Amino acid sequence: MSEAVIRTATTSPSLLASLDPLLREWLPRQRWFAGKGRPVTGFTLVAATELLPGGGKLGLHHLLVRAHQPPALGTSPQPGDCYQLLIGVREALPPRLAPALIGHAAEGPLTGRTVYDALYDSRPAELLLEALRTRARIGGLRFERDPGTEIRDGLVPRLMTAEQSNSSVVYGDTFILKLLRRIVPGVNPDLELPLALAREGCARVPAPTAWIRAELAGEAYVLGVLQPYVQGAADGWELALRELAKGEDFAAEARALGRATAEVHTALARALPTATLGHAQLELLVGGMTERLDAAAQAVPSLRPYVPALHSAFEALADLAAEGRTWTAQRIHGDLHLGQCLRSPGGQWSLIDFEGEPSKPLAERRMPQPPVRDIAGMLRSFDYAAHSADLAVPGWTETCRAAYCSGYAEVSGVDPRTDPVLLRAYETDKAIYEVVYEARHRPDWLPVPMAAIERYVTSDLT
Ligand SMILES: Nc1ncnc2c1ncn2[C@@H]1O[C@H](COP(=O)(O)OP(=O)(O)O)[C@@H](O)[C@H]1O
Ligand SMILES: O=P(O)(O)O[C@H]1O[C@H](CO)[C@@H](O[C@H]2O[C@H](CO)[C@@H](O)[C@H](O)[C@H]2O)[C@H](O)[C@H]1O
Repeated sequence: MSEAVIRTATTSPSLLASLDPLLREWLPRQRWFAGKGRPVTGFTLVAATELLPGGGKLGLHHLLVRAHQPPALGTSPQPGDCYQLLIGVREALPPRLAPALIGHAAEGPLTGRTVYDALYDSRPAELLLEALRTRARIGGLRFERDPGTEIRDGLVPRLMTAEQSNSSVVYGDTFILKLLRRIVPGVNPDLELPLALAREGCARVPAPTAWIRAELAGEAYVLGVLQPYVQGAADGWELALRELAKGEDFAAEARALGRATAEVHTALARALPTATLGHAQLELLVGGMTERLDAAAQAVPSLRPYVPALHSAFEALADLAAEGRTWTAQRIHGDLHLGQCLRSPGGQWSLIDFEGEPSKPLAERRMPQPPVRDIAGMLRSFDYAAHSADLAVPGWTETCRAAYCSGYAEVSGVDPRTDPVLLRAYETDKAIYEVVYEARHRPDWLPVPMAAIERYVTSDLT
C-alpha cells in the first residue's frame, strides 16, 4: 500500500448529520458501549480524520464522538463518553461485511451510502498497521513505534469476535492491535504499564511494539496499542473450565499464575513509584469502597438486603488502620482475572489488558494501590469458574486459592492470606463491582457474584 493513501484531509463535520441517526441505534448495541440502559440523545464530533478519500466507493473516517445521554438516576449531568470509531462508507456492503453494518444513510452528505464498522474490513485494518509501520502522522493522529522493533509487510488482518471492552485486530498471528473504544484524555495504563514492564525486562507481559496517540485541543489520548500476538495461547478462563469439565483440579496452573502475578508486581514496584498507606489514605480507600457499595445498591436492587453486613468488611479494615497499621501501595494490573492471563503452548503465562476497570476514572486507575487488589481479582475468578462449570468439583476453588497464594508468596515473599481483613475487603469490593458489571452487561451471570456476596455476609474470614 502506498503511503500517499494515508495522507489526509479533515473529515467534514457535516458527516455527523448522516451518522447521528444511525449511531443512535447502533452504538448502544455494541458490547463496548459503556452507557448501557440510558438512551443516546445526540453526538458531538470531538475529532474527525479522513483516512481514505471519500469521493469514490470507499470512504474511511476515523472519528472520536461524544455520545450524549441523560444522567443515570441520582447522578449529576456528565459531558458524555467519547468513543473511537472507524467508519467505512460504501455504496453497498459485500455479504462478508454484513456483521459490520451500521446502517444506510438517509440524510446529510452520505445520503444513499452504506455506513459500516471498518474494523471488519481488511483494507482499513491494513492501513492502520501500515501507518504504525511507517510512523505516520495523519491529521491529529500519531502512529508511533518502538524504534527497536519491526513490523513486516503483508500481514493479513482479522477482527477478533470475542466479547471485549475494546476491539482487537490480529495481524497474521504475529501482532494484535487493540483499539480502545471509550477514550479518555491522559496517560493510559494499557500502554504505560506494559512499557514500564518491558523496560524492567519482565517477560510476563507482551511488550508494546507500536501505539496510536492523538493530540487534540491540548489533550493527549492513547487510542490503540500493538503488541506481539501469543500464538496458540489459551486463556486462563478456558483452561480452568476445561479442567473443571474433566473433574480435575487446577492447582499447578493456579500456582504458576500466582508466581506470574508476583513477578509482574515485583517489576512494577521497581519501575514506578510506591506509597505507604496510613490512616488518612485508608480512610479514603475505605470511603471509596463504601461509596461503590452504596452506588451499586442503588443500581442493583437485589444487593440492598446485604448492604449493612457488607459494610462491616470495610469497617474492619478501617479499624485496623485506626490502630496504626500501614500498607504498601504500588501500581498494579487493576482488573486481573483468568481471562487476562494467556498460557503459551510452551506453558508460559503472560498477563494482558492493563487498562484497569474501564468504568473507573483514569486518575484512580493510575494510583498506587495494595497489590492484594489484583490477588482478590484472581481469587474471585476461580470462584467464577467453579460456578460457571457444568460439573461441580468439591473444594476446587479452595485448592486454587491456596495454590495461587503459595505461588505468589514463593516469588514475592508475601503470602496474601496473612492479611485476611485486607483480602476480604478487596474481594468484597470486587464482587460488588461484578454485580454492577453483570447487571449492566450480562444479567444472566448476576447470580455468580451474588452467591459470593451471600457467602461473605454469612462466613467468617478464613
Ligand atoms: N498478546 C496477545 N496474544 C494473544 N492474544 C491476545 C493478546 N492480547 C490480547 N489477546 C486476546 O484478545 C482478547 C482481548 O484482549 P484484552 O486486552 O483483554 O481486550 P479488552 O480490553 O477489550 O477486554 C484477550 O482475551 C485475548 O484472547
Ligand atoms: O473486558 P475486561 O476483560 O476488561 O473485563 C470485564 O469483563 C469481564 C468479563 O468478560 C469481567 O470479569 C468477570 O467475568 C469473568 C468470566 O467471564 C471472571 O473470570 C472474572 O473474575 C469476573 O470479574 C470483568 O470484571 C470486567 O471488568
